[in-house]
Amino acid sequence: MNDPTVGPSHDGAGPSGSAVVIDGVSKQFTVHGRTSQALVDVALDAPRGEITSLVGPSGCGKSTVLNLIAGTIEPETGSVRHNGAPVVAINHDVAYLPQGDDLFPWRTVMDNVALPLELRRVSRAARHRQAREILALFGLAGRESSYPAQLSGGMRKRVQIARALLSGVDTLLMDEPFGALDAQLKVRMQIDLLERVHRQTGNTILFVTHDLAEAVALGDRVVVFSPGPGHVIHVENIDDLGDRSDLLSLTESPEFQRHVRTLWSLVAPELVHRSAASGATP
Ligand SMILES: Nc1ncnc2c1ncn2[C@@H]1O[C@H](COP(=O)(O)OP(=O)(O)OP(=O)(O)O)[C@@H](O)[C@H]1O
Repeated sequence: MNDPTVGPSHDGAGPSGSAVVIDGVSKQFTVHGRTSQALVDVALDAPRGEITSLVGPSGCGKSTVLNLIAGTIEPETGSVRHNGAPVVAINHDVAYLPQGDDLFPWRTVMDNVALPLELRRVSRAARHRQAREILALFGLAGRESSYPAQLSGGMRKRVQIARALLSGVDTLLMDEPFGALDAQLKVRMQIDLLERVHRQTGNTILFVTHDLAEAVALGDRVVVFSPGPGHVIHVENIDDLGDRSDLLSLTESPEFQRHVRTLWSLVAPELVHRSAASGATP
């Protein structure tokens, strides 16, 4: 599908506020002599201070896009720019939260969260003060001396996000941040992300999700990828939902449901056709 909104609208230098601009990017992987194409001619644009959700079928290359922005891999063709500069090596100006958790099991919660400050040689007293403040904000006061294995999945995810915020960068890349959480905790974490991470800091966030309702509830825009090799087939602008602080009511609004349905029709058209025939909603 051709969509007039697809493709970078800015040059990456930032005057119109793009934090990330990807243009004409193709990426392939060669494993044991076999080459497979992950991305073809991808163009996308993540406005500064906004949340961009990335959705698409499994294997379409969503994580690969985050890896390109993080600079852990390089494209064969095209360019990736962050804050106006080409990404040509590991990008230390983004915080990357991979799927699962990457906390150091031998470090306490305090020492995990304070790690970015430790790397910047901030004094022990100052980094512990900042870490304590941010842990309290995320409801983890009193858990500073715990080890990751002693925490629930939701707590570990909050520790990861707290650590990302202390890294002092303005762009967060999140790969299915709430995928493994139960439904109740997921909504709580989504509200945390909107309120504490996004509204209070103004960070740019790109996040990958399989949950189309989550993509709409959190995203200012949702970028839809084709099945692999992935390219961008649509950008859904989510600019008509009003106040998002009540996420549960939000999901009942006709506008919300219209966006989700549009995404379903792009990501899994066969399900939409089947459910239309049976009168069910996918
Ligand atoms: N490091 C790698 N080495 C080899 N192949 C890779 C590598 N990373 C990704 N791929 C391949 O690239 C394609 C896209 O993978 P990617 O993980 O980006 O997709 P995805 O959309 O994030 O998938 P999912 O939704 O299932 O997590 C897949 O075919 C995958 O096997």
